[in-house]
Amino acid sequence: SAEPSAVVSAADVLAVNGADSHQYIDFKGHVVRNYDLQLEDIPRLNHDDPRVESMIANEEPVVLTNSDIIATALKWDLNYLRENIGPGNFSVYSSKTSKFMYFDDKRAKDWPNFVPPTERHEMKFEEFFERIANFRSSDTRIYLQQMLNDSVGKNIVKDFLGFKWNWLTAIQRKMKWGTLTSNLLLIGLPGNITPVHYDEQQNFFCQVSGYKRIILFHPDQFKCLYPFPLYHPCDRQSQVDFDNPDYARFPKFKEVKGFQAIVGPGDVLYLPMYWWHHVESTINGGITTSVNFWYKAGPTPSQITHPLTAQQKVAVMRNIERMLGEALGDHREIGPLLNCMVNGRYS
Ligand SMILES: C[C@@H](CC(=O)O)C(=O)C(=O)O
Ligand SMILES: [Zn+2]
Repeated sequence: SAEPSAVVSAADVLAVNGADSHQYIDFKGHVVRNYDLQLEDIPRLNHDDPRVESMIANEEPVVLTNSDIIATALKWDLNYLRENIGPGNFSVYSSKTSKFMYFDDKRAKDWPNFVPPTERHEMKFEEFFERIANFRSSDTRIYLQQMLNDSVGKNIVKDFLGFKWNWLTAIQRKMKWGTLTSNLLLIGLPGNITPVHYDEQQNFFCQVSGYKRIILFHPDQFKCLYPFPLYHPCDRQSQVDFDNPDYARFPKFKEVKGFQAIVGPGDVLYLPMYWWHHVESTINGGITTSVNFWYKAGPTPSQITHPLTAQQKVAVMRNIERMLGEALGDHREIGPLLNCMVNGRYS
């Protein structure tokens, strides 16, 4: 993490975050939370740098600068969106804290003492606009997260069609990725956090306005990040609270090694499938708007070579948990059976 001397004044933070007990640092001019983590910088390359394609082919994260992949969206400020985004409903999450951890509400019913970390509200953009415009640090935080669909206005469609689809489609084909499944529009408050998790899709994460600090971990850090069980509503999310790590339960978190990047307007982060990421809107960067591009993985290669990659091992672990849940008929029996298999035999 950055030098303690870079700790910013509490006044800066209180102005945005209210009574907030976390320490913040100034990281390259961006005020972000101070975590006790070993983080290296993610490379930043011009989008037409010849090294970019080989990094994507090797599933290495890289920030593409001056990419103009989503140049037509750089005018998407709240007023423009309010005028053009259309009459549809938007999913807006609310949280009592700064954290917006994703959870699968279809699974919540199978976990009796599960407490949903956020609430989802459907609202018109106008209402979201008013809430953001009048937000006070004592209010419940909100985060718009909506898949772009055909209910958007014609100017947004025009902007969307203006994305650099020839570049995107060429990469999708070269990397043998699957279909583009969705584009998520994200509009958040300074200080909003999406806690660390991994996704099973390739992702071009495009920053439109404001700044986000993204902390990433290689899939081989799985043993340090202790994801919830597969059948838990927070499958793929880490159980470790970065602001208050429980080292007794999660001792290997002390060894975790990661990377970080700041993305600002026009930056595109290639976020490889299975890479863990923690995303936070900087305290001093204003409202953040992002658009992501999620692509399904390509077909499993016909020839599997050994040793397996970390990504393949995560996929194997997921298949074992999924299969055991089906075979046992009750996800609560998975832990005891795996412990019986491993304790004193493989550990
Ligand atoms: C939603 C996003 C995080 C954020 O921007 O808050 C993310 O996790 C992703 O694009 O995979
Ligand atoms: Zn994600």
